Amino acid sequence: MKIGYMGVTSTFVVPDDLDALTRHPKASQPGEPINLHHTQCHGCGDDAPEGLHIKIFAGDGFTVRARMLVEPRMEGGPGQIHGGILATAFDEVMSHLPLLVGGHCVTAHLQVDFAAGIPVGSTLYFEGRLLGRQRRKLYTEVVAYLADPLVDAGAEAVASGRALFVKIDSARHYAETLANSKAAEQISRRRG
Ligand SMILES: CCCCCCCC(=O)SCCNC(=O)CCNC(=O)[C@H](O)C(C)(C)COP(=O)(O)OP(=O)(O)OC[C@H]1O[C@@H](n2cnc3c(N)ncnc32)[C@H](O)[C@@H]1OP(=O)(O)O
Repeated sequence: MKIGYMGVTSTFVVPDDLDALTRHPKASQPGEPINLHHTQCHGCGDDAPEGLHIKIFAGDGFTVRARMLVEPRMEGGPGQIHGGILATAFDEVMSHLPLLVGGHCVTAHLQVDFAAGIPVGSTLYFEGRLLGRQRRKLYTEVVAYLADPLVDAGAEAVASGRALFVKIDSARHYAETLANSKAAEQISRRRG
C-alpha cells in the first residue's frame, strides 16, 4: 500500500488557477439547515445513536456554520475532547461545503491544527468556507470556536482544519458497499 497520495505524503496547497464558483440553484439558503447526508451518518445523522449529531446550516456565499455539543462520550485527555473526534467533526462540517456548488464528494485529504484544549460539556461552533474549486477538486477550511462568533466578536479560535474533497459519481462509488448501509433503502429512495 502506498503512503499518502501517489506514494507522496500530500499537503494542502490551494492552486492559483481556480475555476469560477457558482452557487447551485437548489443549495440551501443562508440560515437554512443542510441535510446532505442520510439519517445514519456518523457526523450529522439524527438516528445514529453514537454519532456526533452536528447541526449544519448554510451561510452567506460559499460558507457553512455548524455546532456540536462536546459530550462526555467524546472525551480523550481528561475532561477534553478526543482529537480524532474533532477531526471527524471537521470532516463532517467541511463535507457540506461542496453541496453549495452541487455534486457529491469524498474527502481525499484532511488536516487539523489543535490550538487549545476543548472542554467536555462545551458547545463547539464551526465556520466553514469553500476556498476554491479546480476540476473535481474542492478546497475547504474550517475554524472551531468555544463561543458563537456570530454573536461574540471576541470568540477565540481553538482549532482549524483544511480538507480537499473530490467529486464522485456516488452511485458508482458506493455500488459495492451500499447494501451494508443501515440507510440503504433511504439512499436508494432519494436517488429515485
Ligand atoms: C453520503 C455522503 C457521506 C460523506 C461523508 C463525509 C466525507 C467523508 O468522510 S468521505 C470518507 C473518506 N474518503 C474516502 O473514502 C475517499 C477514498 N478515496 C477515493 O475514493 C479516491 O482516492 C478519490 C475518489 C478521492 C480520488 O480517486 P479518483 O476518482 O480516481 O480521482 P483521481 O484522478 O485520483 O483524483 C482526482 C484529482 O484529485 C487529486 N487528488 C486525489 N487524492 C488526492 C490527495 N490525497 N491529495 C492531493 N490530491 C489528490 C488528483 O491529483 C486529481 O487531481 P487533478 O484534477 O489535478 O488531476
